[in-house]
Amino acid sequence: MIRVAVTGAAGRMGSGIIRKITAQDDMEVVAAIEMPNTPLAGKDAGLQAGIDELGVEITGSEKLEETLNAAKPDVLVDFTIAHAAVETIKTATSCGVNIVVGTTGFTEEQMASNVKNVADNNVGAVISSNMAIGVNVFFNTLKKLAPLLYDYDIEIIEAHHNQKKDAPSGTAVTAFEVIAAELGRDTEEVGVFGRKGLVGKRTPEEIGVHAIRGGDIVGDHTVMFIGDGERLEVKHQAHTREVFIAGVIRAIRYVPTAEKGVVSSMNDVLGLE
Ligand SMILES: NC(=O)C1=CN([C@@H]2O[C@H](COP(=O)(O)OP(=O)(O)OC[C@H]3O[C@@H](n4cnc5c(N)ncnc54)[C@H](OP(=O)(O)O)[C@@H]3O)[C@@H](O)[C@H]2O)C=CC1
Ligand SMILES: O=C(O)C1=N[C@H](C(=O)O)C[C@H](O)C1
Repeated sequence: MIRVAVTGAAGRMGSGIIRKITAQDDMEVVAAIEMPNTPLAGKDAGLQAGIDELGVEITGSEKLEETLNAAKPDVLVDFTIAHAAVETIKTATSCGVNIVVGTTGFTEEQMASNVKNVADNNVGAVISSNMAIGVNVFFNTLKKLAPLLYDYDIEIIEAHHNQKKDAPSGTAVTAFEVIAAELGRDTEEVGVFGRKGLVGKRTPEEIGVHAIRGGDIVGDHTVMFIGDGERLEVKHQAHTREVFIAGVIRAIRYVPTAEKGVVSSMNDVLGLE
């Protein structure tokens, strides 16, 4: 059995992940962690997720190290918020626990700290802005299209539900980074995150990134390659969070056997490319 700890256990993703793990034969939830000093402390993680009692009490993340040492998970899964995830990754890796992280919104410095903690503690890790199979095929498609349409204007548009805290989405940022890397463009120079006012003519090199928020949109991402007289749009739409959760389950199975000390991608997990 793969023993799994889940941080953000009461969140949209965390609770769905707990439900899905519980339905698998080869893994079990052994710890469920929420906000520091959470009022949910002591509540059963299964009941909180809307399923049968699991016999696993929710704990606050102020007790993360103690919880991990007692529960001895093989893998910690984190879907929370960037600043909290950085601390969680530091603690989990120092306890020798492999990690699967879907949290988005990391700064470059925060991601560098995550990578260093994985390397210093020699654990397995999967960190990905989007765990859906379709989105990882979408990233690979962008890699192939960008060099073919290098002189088209490129704009990225994402749309998400009105509860999302970070913008642009992690997936839009990954799409931007993938395209910029393929075209040899410096991300610091070519990213235009929204436009307002007298911004001047569009430069050929810039890549626009735009965020829409509303209602219950699960997650839409469109990349537009716009030429004179035509445009090509590549679009992924998630209809349900189950597509992300299915990827998380595959990452949980993969990470105990992943190369230690490096961050693996969903391409590694899914055997894509
Ligand atoms: N990679 C992927 O495929 C996907 C990534 N995501 C990303 O996952 C993250 C979470 O999304 P979502 O589930 O919708 O968000 P939610 O807000 O529903 O869930 C986050 C949960 O984490 C809790 N939390 C906050 N801080 C801590 C902490 N220090 N320790 C433990 N728990 C904490 C929150 O508590 P409280 O509500 O009290 O603040 C909340 O219950 C986002 O960054 C999102 O972009 C989402 C979907 C797919
Ligand atoms: O917050 C979300 O909901 C999602 N976040 C991820 C992101 O920021 O890219 C992935 C997915 O689009 C849903």
